[in-house]
Amino acid sequence: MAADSASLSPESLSAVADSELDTLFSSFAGRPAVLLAVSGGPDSTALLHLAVRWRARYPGGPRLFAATVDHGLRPAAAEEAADVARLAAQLKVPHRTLRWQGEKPDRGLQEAAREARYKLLAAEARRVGAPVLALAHTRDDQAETVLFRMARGSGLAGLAGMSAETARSGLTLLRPFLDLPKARLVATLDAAGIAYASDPSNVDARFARPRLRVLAPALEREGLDARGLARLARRLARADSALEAVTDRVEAELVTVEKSHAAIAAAPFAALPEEIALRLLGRCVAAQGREGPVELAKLEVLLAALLAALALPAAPFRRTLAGASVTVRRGRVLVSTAPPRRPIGTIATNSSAQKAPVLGKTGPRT
Ligand SMILES: Nc1ncnc2c1ncn2[C@@H]1O[C@H](COP(=O)(O)OP(=O)(O)OP(=O)(O)O)[C@@H](O)[C@H]1O
Repeated sequence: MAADSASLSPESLSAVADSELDTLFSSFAGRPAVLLAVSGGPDSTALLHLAVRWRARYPGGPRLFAATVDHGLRPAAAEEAADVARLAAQLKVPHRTLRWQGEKPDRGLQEAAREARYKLLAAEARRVGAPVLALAHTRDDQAETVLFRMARGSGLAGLAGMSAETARSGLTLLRPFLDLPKARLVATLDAAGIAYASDPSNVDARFARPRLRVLAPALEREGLDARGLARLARRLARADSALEAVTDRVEAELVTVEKSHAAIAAAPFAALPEEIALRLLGRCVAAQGREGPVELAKLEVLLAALLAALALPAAPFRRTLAGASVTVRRGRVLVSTAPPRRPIGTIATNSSAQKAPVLGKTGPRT
């Protein structure tokens, strides 16, 4: 959230002290190399500055690299990337500017830019031999993510927000500032006399996140502040991981994966707490359907229909969802790959279903 909407408590205004660095960067320790994603905005400029300050205390610490993505969407972006390059050179951190060359869609531009940015950064991490990519999301970003997902009707996994550490296609994403207010990063840069850019898309009312950001001061006055929302995310993340662990066990007990399908023992499945049954069914549908994340609301409808059918003796049942077919046969729920829905020659689009709320291990949290 923008600095002007952040809380004005003394905690949120103080610069980050050296004594805080070990805790902040504990996830960097023991890594051979870290690529810092630096846009040139305040948060990631502070990531560069503070990571270097932390690293200076540990001669054998990870090698630091930095990269900036120029999406080619704003004329000022090239100059901002050059500013980051200059700062990185001063700090003796090898830096590269990566350019998004691909097609720029009219719709879903932010999403496409984010996807392209991640791919470019992941490739750069591989190039420099860094198994870790560090992002500068703050507590304010976490709060905004929770609000954004609430508005989209996300389930528990989505409301748990971003993780401080995520594994993604062979790369570890670290977010060392997830508990830190943005205003403290701004105060840190001001205290160190380091300039930073401000991104106009952060206030562009065409995008949902900036619109939510405008609401932040009013929500804060009602007690719905970044600290509280981030705390909620942490608590929900804890509950979500407990539920995932229980689902792991139940899956091991009730699911058999056979050549053409996954089979779930129907009677114990029907007796499960609904949330666990939902997660288990979601995992089977995602694994057999292979269409990516399963939309939570559709999964809920499927589960309700399935439980209703299981309550009746020998009721026929066949439904499809996300490329998986679900049937009931001889006391087992069978989940298999559904025959293709579209006639040959039809091009599958990246449908909105993929952007709707999804559940736990069935795909990325939204
Ligand atoms: N142009 C860029 N070049 C390098 N890193 C970037 C760039 N833009 C964003 N980042 C990195 O990603 C972090 C999050 O940025 P921001 O909040 O603007 O993106 P977002 O699209 O909202 O993020 P997310 O992809 O997690 O939703 C930044 O703190 C920074 O570390």
